[in-house]
Amino acid sequence: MSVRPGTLDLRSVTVRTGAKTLVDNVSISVSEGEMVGLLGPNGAGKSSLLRTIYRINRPASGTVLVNGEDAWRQPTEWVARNVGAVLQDMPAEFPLTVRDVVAMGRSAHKKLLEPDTPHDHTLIAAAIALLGLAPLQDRAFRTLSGGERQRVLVARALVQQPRLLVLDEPTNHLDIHHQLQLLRFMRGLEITVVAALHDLNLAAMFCDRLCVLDHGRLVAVGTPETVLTPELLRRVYRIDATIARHPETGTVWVMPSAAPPIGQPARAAETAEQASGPPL
Ligand SMILES: Nc1ncnc2c1ncn2[C@@H]1O[C@H](COP(=O)(O)OP(=O)(O)OP(=O)(O)O)[C@@H](O)[C@H]1O
Repeated sequence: MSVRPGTLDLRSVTVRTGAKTLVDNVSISVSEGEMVGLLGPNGAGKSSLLRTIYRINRPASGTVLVNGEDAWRQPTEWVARNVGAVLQDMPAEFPLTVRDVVAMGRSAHKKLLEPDTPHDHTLIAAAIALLGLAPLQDRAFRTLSGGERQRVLVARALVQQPRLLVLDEPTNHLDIHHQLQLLRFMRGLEITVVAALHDLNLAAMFCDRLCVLDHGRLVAVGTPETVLTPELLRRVYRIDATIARHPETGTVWVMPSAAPPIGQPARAAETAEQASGPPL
């Protein structure tokens, strides 16, 4: 189910809501077939940026170019055909079967109520098989576990045959087996992927490049080796960490220190405990 991968060019993108700036003058260029991890602490602006690429949050200024076209000047169907997404707030209460939800991904390529073609059926069956959903395909979507739902939404995005896939914490709800399986799978797809990730080690293992947001600003871009430094982790995530290498893959491996960084108690409760002694 491969298509020619797309490119993504974010040029000075700023996103605001009211007086609050969620994304501040961010520029990132993603090449065809690249897998880019979007990192940053809670509230850094990752989801807001992904929602701007997928035409949900209109940028206050700047441009989102997908395959060289200004996504915000294209019809919504154009975006649906070119950009696939698994975002945080996908509705979970579809009164539909797993297969129906996956098939919805084909709607971007069809007219309203147009029946599925043999080509559609082939793509749907392939995505169901790839995501290991065959035993679940007749189940009601709303009865699935969080991780199972996540895999269905990924399958739905894939049958869209997008050239660019944006994923907001795609490994959310997945156990470690399925996290690895999904990221390996994304890596093997011949499309461009931009994924917000919280697991730094999985990001380092699977992404070509990492972009780090902090308070809406892009503070680092580069290979995992150049980005995941003790200095950046301390500054952005407020942790002390040792950087090692994965013995098998050779990719960088972040080992956070259990102790809070100097001058930064991990939790207010710990400070209180230190002051008054342990509770009886
Ligand atoms: N509609 C909104 N109105 C007001 N503030 C918002 C709105 N949407 C997002 N924000 C705020 O913007 C900031 C960035 O949010 P965003 O969801 O983009 O961060 P994130 O990096 O994806 O965080 P997380 O890792 O916690 O998912 C946060 O402070 C959030 O509270």
